[in-house]
Amino acid sequence: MQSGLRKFAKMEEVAEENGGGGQGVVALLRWAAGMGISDLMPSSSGRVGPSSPTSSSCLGHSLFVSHFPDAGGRGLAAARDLRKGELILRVPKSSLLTTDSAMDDKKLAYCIERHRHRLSSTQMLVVVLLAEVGKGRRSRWYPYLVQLPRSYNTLANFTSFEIHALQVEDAIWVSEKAITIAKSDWKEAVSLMQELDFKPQLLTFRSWLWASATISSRTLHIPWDSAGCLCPVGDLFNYAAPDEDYCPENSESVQEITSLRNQPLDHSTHDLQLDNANQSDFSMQRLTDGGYEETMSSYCFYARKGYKKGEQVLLGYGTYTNLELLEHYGFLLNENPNDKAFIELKAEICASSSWPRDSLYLQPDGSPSFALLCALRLWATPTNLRKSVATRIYSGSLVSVENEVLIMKWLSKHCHDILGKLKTTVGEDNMLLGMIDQMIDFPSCPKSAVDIPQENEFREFFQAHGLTEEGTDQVQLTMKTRRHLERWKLAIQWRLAYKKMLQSCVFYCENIVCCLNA
Ligand SMILES: C[S@@+](CC[C@H](N)C(=O)[O-])C[C@H]1O[C@@H](n2cnc3c(N)ncnc32)[C@H](O)[C@@H]1O
Repeated sequence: MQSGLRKFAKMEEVAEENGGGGQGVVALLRWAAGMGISDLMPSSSGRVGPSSPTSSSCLGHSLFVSHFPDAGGRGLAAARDLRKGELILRVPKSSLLTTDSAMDDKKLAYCIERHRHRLSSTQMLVVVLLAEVGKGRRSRWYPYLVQLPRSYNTLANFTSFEIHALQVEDAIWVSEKAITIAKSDWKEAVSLMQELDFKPQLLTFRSWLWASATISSRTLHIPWDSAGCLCPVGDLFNYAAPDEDYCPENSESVQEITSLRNQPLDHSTHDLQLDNANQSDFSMQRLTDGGYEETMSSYCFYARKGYKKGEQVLLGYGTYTNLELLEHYGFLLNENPNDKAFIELKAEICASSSWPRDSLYLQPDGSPSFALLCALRLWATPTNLRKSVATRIYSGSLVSVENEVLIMKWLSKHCHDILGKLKTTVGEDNMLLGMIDQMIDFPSCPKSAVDIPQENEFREFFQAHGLTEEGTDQVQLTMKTRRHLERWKLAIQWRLAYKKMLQSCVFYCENIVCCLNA
C-alpha cells in the first residue's frame, strides 16, 4: 500500500475507534487548545481569552465531549449549568478549514484557481479536504481529520436496496438524484485531483462520497464562501429542531448574535434547501445559535436555552424535513415538527391555485398545509364560481360545509389508498425495526430471524449482502453489514414516519367530517 493510502486507511481505523472518547478525541482537544479554540467564559470586559498554552484541552469550562446513544452519538455536554444566550465556544478563524485556509499550499492554490470557473465552491472544498487527508500527519488539521466519522448514512451513500426500502416514489427519486449529483460532481473534479497528484485511493468515488458527506453534514455557514467551513470542535454539536419559542428577542444574547447561519451546502446544486434559504430574515434569526463574528475573528456558539450540567448542548442547524435530514446529515428525528409528507396529487388540484407544488403537503399531525387546504377547496368549487370565492379561501375560510366534507372525504380516501399501495403496513414496519435493533444489538443473529411475516424484505436484505449461505445457523455481522442494517433501519424509520402522517391525516379528515355532519 502506498504511504498516502496507508495514512488514509490508518485515519479511517482511528476514526472508527473513536465513538465518543478515546485517544483521537483527547488529541483533538489538546490540538484545539493550541489553536486557541476555547470554551472559557467571557472576562469582565466581555471577551473570551485564549486557552492557556499549557492547557491540555480546549474544553472543560463550559462543555465536554460525551456520548448520547439516542441523540446523535458523540456530542457536547454542559460542563456546568449554562444560561440561555451565553457564549459557550469560540473557534478562531485560523483553525477553520476552508478553501481559503488551504491556500498556503502553493500547488493547491494554483490548481484550485485554474479550475475555479468550472467547479462549485462545494466541489472545491471537497477537493481541499481530500488534499488535507492525503497529507496525513503533515496536515495542519491532522488531529481533527483523524477523528472524523469513517462512514456516513447520507442518502448518496444508500445502496439500491436501501433506497427502495424508502418505498415512496418521491423519496426514491430524491435519493437517486443525490447519487447522480455526487457522481457528476466527482467526475467534474477528477481532472483537478489528478493535477494535484492525488493517490489512487483518494481519486475514487468512494473517497469523494466520504468527503462530500463530511462537507454536507459538518460545515457551518461563513459569509465569504458558500461552501461553508469545517469547524473543529464546533462541529461536535448534535442537532435539535429549532424550538417554536426560540427567538433572539427573547434571548439574553440578542446583541451578540450578529451573524446568521444558513444552509451548509451549495444551493446551486441542492434545490431542496432553497426553501430554507428563502425564509424570511426573522425566521432565519430564530434559528441562530452560532455564527462567524468578524469582531472576534472567530466562530462563536451560544447556548440556545438554559442547560443543566451534564445535559447535551444542541444546535439548530436549520428547519429540515426528515428526508432533508437524511439527505444532508444521514439521520432523522422520530418527532420532527418540521416534517412534511408529500402525496401524489391530481394535476387539476395543483393547477387550481398558484401555490407552488412544494407548499402542498401534510403536516406531522396529519393536517393538510394551508396551501393544500386552499388548493383542495378551490378544486372542489365549480370552475365558474372559483373567482368569487378565491379571496374567502385565501383568507383561510371554508367555502361551504358541502365543499369541506367533499375535500375531507376525498383526502381521507386518497391517503388510505396510498397507504394500501405501499408494500408494508405501520405494524409490519414496527416489527421489522424491532428485528433490526435485535440484530444490531447482538453481533450474531439466529438465522430463524427471517421467519417473520416480513420475510421477503429480510430475505432481500440478506441476499443483497451475501448473507444467505446454506447451512449457516448464525449470521456474523461484519462492520459493513452493520452499516447496511443502520441505513435500512433509517429507510424504514423514514417510511414509518411518512405512513403515520398519512394515517393521522385519515383520522383528521374523518374527525372534521364527523364534526361538520354533526
Ligand atoms: C455536526 S455532526 C455532530 C457530531 C457528530 N455526532 C460526531 O460524532 O462527530 C452532525 C452529525 O451528527 C449526527 N447527529 C446530529 N444530531 C443528531 C440527532 N439529533 N440524532 C441523530 N444523529 C445526529 C448525524 O450523524 C449528523 O450527520
